[in-house]
Amino acid sequence: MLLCAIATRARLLGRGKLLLPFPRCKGIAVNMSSSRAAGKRLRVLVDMDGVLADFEGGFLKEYRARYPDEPFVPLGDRRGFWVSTQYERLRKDLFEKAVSIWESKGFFMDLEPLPGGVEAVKEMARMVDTDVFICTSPIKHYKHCPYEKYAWVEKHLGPDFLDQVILTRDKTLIAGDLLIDDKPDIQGVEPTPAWEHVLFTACHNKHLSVAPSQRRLLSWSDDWRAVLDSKRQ
Ligand SMILES: Cc1cn([C@H]2C[C@H](O)[C@@H](COP(=O)(O)O)O2)c(=O)[nH]c1=O
Ligand SMILES: [Mg+2]
Repeated sequence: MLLCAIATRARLLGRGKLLLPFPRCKGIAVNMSSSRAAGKRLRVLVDMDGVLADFEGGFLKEYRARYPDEPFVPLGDRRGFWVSTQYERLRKDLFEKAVSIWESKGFFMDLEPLPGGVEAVKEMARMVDTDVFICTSPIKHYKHCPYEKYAWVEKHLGPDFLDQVILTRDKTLIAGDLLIDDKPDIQGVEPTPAWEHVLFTACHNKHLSVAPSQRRLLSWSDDWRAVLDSKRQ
């Protein structure tokens, strides 16, 4: 109620900021960027590994360079989200070898952008009434990964985009209208996340049949604009 009263009396400033008109609150900006507060803004959460950054391709290239004599899984034979699990099935000790690749310095930083992803996210960010966030899970071996994820965003999307980065190991806690993500089952402590999960097609999930209610984005050449428009009020 109080917030409503404040919101009605406040003057809207630019992108979701309210400047309180009360003399004692002069100059205090309140962040009202949530779609609920702003009424009609669309909030899109975009995953990084497997959606913007080529985790699978980067992994295979590094793995083959480091372990040229070991068996490997061609991208066409990838099944299941976890690379480490599939390598472990190939031979038990390959689990650790796989993990050693993404725990290495430079792995996340050097991932190539997936075709069209960076351009799509930049375009989304320019759309009216649209907020876009990069929502990505860091590995628990935190020495390089969190830093490099920020550095990747700065390099490919620009320094202003650093404000849009959300690092979380539980995406169910993040509120948004859409989550574009290549992981088929996104679970966490929140049983009913706010977002609709749009499954981004990747080598490991392309064979899966999804529930009729679940939507797929086949690539960034697919009609992502229509998916966003379908969520606008
Ligand atoms: C395939 C695979 C991935 N990981 C890690 C690497 C990333 O930090 C996350 C995935 O993040 P996303 O936000 O869901 O894209 O998981 C891993 O630890 N083991 C694996 O096999
Ligand atoms: Mg992913």
